[in-house]
Amino acid sequence: MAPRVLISDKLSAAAVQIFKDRGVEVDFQPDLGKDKEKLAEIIGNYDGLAIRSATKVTPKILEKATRLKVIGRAGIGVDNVDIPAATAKGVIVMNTPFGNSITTAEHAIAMMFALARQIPQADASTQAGKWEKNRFMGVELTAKTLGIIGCGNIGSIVAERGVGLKMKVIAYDPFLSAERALDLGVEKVELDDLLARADVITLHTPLTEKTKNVLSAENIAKAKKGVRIINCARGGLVDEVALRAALDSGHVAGAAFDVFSEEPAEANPLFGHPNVVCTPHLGAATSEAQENVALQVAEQMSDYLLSGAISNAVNFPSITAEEAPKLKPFVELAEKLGSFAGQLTETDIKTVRITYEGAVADLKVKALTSAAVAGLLRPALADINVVSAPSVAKERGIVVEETTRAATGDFDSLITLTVVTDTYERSVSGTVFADGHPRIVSIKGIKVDAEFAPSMLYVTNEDKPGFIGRFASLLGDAGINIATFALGRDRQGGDAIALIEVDGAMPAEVLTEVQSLPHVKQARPLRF
Ligand SMILES: NC(=O)C1=CN([C@@H]2O[C@H](COP(=O)(O)OP(=O)(O)OC[C@H]3O[C@@H](n4cnc5c(N)ncnc54)[C@H](O)[C@@H]3O)[C@@H](O)[C@H]2O)C=CC1
Ligand SMILES: O=C(O)C(=O)COP(=O)(O)O
Repeated sequence: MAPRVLISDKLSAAAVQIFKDRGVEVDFQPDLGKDKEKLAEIIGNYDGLAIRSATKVTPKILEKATRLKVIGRAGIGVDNVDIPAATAKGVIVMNTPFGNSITTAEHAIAMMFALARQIPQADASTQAGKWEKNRFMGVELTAKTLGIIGCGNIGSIVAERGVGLKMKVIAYDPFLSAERALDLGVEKVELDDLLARADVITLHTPLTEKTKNVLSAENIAKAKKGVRIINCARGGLVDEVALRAALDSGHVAGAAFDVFSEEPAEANPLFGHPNVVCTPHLGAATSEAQENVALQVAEQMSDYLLSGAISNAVNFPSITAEEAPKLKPFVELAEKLGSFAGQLTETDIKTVRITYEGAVADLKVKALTSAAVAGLLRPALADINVVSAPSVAKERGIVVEETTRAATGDFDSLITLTVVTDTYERSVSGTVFADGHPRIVSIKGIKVDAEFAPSMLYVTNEDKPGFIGRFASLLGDAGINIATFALGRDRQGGDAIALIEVDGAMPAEVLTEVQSLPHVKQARPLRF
């Protein structure tokens, strides 16, 4: 069945076409994002949800999203998506980190000129027939100091434009390297320094717990008198009430806002002030940017839904279209090794140790570790998946250790998963043969060679003559067909294990009989 995607915001029609071309069913409902109830009602029918900023993906929506695998943000900011809730639900959240950055930077520059020359106010006055040539005295930007808070993709483009305008550009960004600052022609400063020196401040950080209210009443008070403030990043970065007071007192000379703490902004403390310029979240609104982000998000979502390739996910490592098919059999192996250990583990797991040896160590092992942990915990949590597994493990206090190393033994690639509980440590190793099928090659250090099958039996026994015969006749008498039989032992007469594939399920009473055969220590059914 073709995957189904819902577009609940105003994405360019280019996205619809891409989905159709890729064989993904698409439902284009550009105004749905505003209607939470309706969205909650129908979200259960879709594998993908493509959005902009109008759709809020809350835990309530996610609760109803029983089929959802991916949320694609045609744009940059993902603060309208509850990422921890999406992750816990196993839903990939991806964005398009560059498609609208030039456009947004240009909007910030346009806002800077609008403020410096009061263009919107002068336009309204001129068109009202007033010809107020003396009212609109502006300021020249050349040689003024532009203070950038957040010098990432968009902030850097603004910085380059600022340098081009012959401004002195300073930036506050804890993650900006000295080399990058030098490349951009920007002076890296601390926030207080920026506040004290900037004639124009422009914000370009995401909205996070750390950046929320970065321009608080206190910080606005520290800013240079006559400063102009631009926010084309996110509402919530600036205390709008404090800014209004600072505009009223004349401490701040002007403010240009594209984003507001509540959107759509029908009322806002900044509205109505003569030195304020506002636009309705238009930062990304050019045909070029909208085409870019729509195409990209549709491609990325289709790739994921159709081939498992992951790009620009904010809650999972990237997997290229080239890597995805190489990774696939190892994902299956890791998940099955996890499942094997999970089905045999009764007590609380403290640590999971996963070692990748040989060629597999060069793949995206993070994804494999997630798959192993998902398999391990699935016996207890049916709807866990590779996306949610790391956060679920963390929540449960399970330590996940990952090691990669060169091949040491007989296999090109080997994955070993060790589960540590309060009372024991159990390891299982597996590989993928040339046929692409995963196999178990060792259990607790004992060599075996078995494929994973839908219905299996795991038996540990003392290595004594007669076990195989008695076991085979017991199953034969019960009408259970043995499909494959893999044996291993640590030494002659020592500990032995058997992995048996049977046709159909293993009835409980037969299992009890197996358990009571002489020399049998443990018999457990396994399903893969
Ligand atoms: N108005 C609009 O339509 C648009 C708004 N945006 C907003 O712009 C934001 C920035 O976008 P990009 O530049 O692409 O993101 P980015 O991730 O490339 O850059 C963000 C920068 O902020 C810095 N940062 C993080 N925490 C900080 C802190 N506490 N103090 C100072 N700097 C901090 C980071 O180090 C990074 O360099 C987006 O998150 C989005 O909210 C993006 C596109 C359109
Ligand atoms: O990309 C972003 O972060 C934006 O804020 C753009 O928002 P929009 O897609 O125009 O609703």
